[in-house]
Amino acid sequence: MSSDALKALLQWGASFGVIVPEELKFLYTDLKGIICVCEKDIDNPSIKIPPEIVISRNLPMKFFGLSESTKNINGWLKLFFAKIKFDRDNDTIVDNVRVNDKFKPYLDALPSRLNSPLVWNPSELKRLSSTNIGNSIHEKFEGIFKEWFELVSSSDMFDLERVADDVQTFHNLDELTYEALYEKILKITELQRPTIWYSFPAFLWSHLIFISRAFPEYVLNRNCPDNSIVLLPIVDLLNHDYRSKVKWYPENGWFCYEKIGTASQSRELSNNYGGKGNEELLSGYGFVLEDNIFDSVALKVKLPLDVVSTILETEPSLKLPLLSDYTTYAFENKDCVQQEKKATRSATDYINGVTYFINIQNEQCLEPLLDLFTYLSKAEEEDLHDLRARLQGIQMLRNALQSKLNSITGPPATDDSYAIDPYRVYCADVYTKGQKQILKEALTRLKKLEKTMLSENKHQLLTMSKILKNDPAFAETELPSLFSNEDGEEVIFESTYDLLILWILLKTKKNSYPTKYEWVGQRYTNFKQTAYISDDAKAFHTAYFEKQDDVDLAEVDHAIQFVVDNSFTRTSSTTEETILVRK
Ligand SMILES: C[S@@+](CC[C@H](N)C(=O)[O-])C[C@H]1O[C@@H](n2cnc3c(N)ncnc32)[C@H](O)[C@@H]1O
Repeated sequence: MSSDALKALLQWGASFGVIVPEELKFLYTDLKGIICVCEKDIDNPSIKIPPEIVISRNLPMKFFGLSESTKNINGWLKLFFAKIKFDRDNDTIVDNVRVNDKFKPYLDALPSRLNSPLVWNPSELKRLSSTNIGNSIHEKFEGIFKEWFELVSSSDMFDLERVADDVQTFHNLDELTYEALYEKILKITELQRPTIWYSFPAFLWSHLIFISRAFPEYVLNRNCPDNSIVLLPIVDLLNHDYRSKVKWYPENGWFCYEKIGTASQSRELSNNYGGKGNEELLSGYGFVLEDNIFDSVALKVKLPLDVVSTILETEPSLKLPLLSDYTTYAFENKDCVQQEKKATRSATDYINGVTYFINIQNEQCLEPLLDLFTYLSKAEEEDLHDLRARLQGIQMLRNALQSKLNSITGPPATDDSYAIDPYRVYCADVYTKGQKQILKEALTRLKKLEKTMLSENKHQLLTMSKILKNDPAFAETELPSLFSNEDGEEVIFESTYDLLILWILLKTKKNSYPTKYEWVGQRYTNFKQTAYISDDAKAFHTAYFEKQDDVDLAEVDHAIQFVVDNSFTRTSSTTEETILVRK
């Protein structure tokens, strides 16, 4: 994109009557592409676009002869847009107008380089390999490819022989290396050199243009199909700033953008693409914001579908969000629409997992996650408010967040197979750093919450160190008696879990619970166990009671089940501590 193309675009806009206040100047910059700057202070500046230059579904509907009921009109619009960009041999005529000529100044002024990771080269993409974006790129790519294939195979207007290579790539996608895919497809998209307008590289380019600059049609037309999108030349030159207060409204068929308040001299006039984190900004728009208060980490929790069904039926207070509950793109894919329209949700809506977003600015964002992990940790007779289940839930969530944090590794050792664009490295670094920061902050909050709960409920908690302090007989005589044959060899317990089980077994056998811990004995006597003897019980019995005949396997199993149901295990980087909880 050059300054000349920008000048031509603005003249073209003016010829259609586009209204831009004279205080606004559009400039070409290396870092942000085109930007709009105010030359003087201006109150409530607005930009207005006439209907003649809106690129909407009307064009592909007329050109391809589609009806209102045609599926995926947004897909046809992307295909149409690829045609007016890449079909150099034939005009695209709608209502006797050569649409390719009409929109040429707009097409020429579109960015010459798109920075969505969907077209990063293999060395660049490695910078994202351990992140959500890196992990989901294949799936996203497959989705776009499938959309293209369904469109081009739905009509005999497309000669599939001419795009046979792309069709073959689509069918063999899982077998291809990323390097091969880059060479076959992405490079062509990146360099904007497709030779056939309905090839996949052409469609992918069009898709990237739409996800980085489309607007929802409903602003102009309340009766449009759900998620219908349009391109709005010139308004789409405004960059994103989440602080910018703006409104979009229709006026006699025109699209109007207005900044609310004063736009100051020498400052950039921005649009507001919505509260998006860096993951969404980078995936869709190819940029990141360093100080993004909307930055978030998406945590996908995969649950067996029968568990989801039970939650939907019996735990209405648990929030199971779908991606469509969060997405703020101008358009979403059709699966999201279907999910959104359903009055009630079913387990199959969660086939890809339940996605939660963690955002540091939102104090409450961990609560729905914590409720879910408490639910997953609770025993059948417990409810979501039980202290033990809650503490175990915190632990489980901490472990999940910690392992997500650990999985985000640093940048790979230098890889010079492909030239690396420093701007893309910068984007990858800001995004990755933000993900780690959010996870660390969430872990700190959970630790703090756990500490508060432990201190507020300490009278209900029984740790091994309390037992050793208040029940000296256990450590001095009862426990050593178990190992009397072992010639004074020191026995080391790696966790307090085994010790607690042994304590309960010995105290019950010898009927020697200290008065203050008699509640454990009572609960233990009333505790019902299942008939099945676990492998854990067998291993435990072999380890401690092989040479003793006064504690049998069923007793060991009973004690293990009791401890599992009545304790939670605190894990730190160096230790694991099992703590009994009085219910
Ligand atoms: C709707 S267009 C805005 C106009 C664009 N600058 C151009 O040259 O055409 C969206 C694209 O602008 C860029 N962009 C928007 N906001 C930005 C920001 N705050 N920082 C950096 N780049 C931004 C990104 O490349 C994004 O994909």
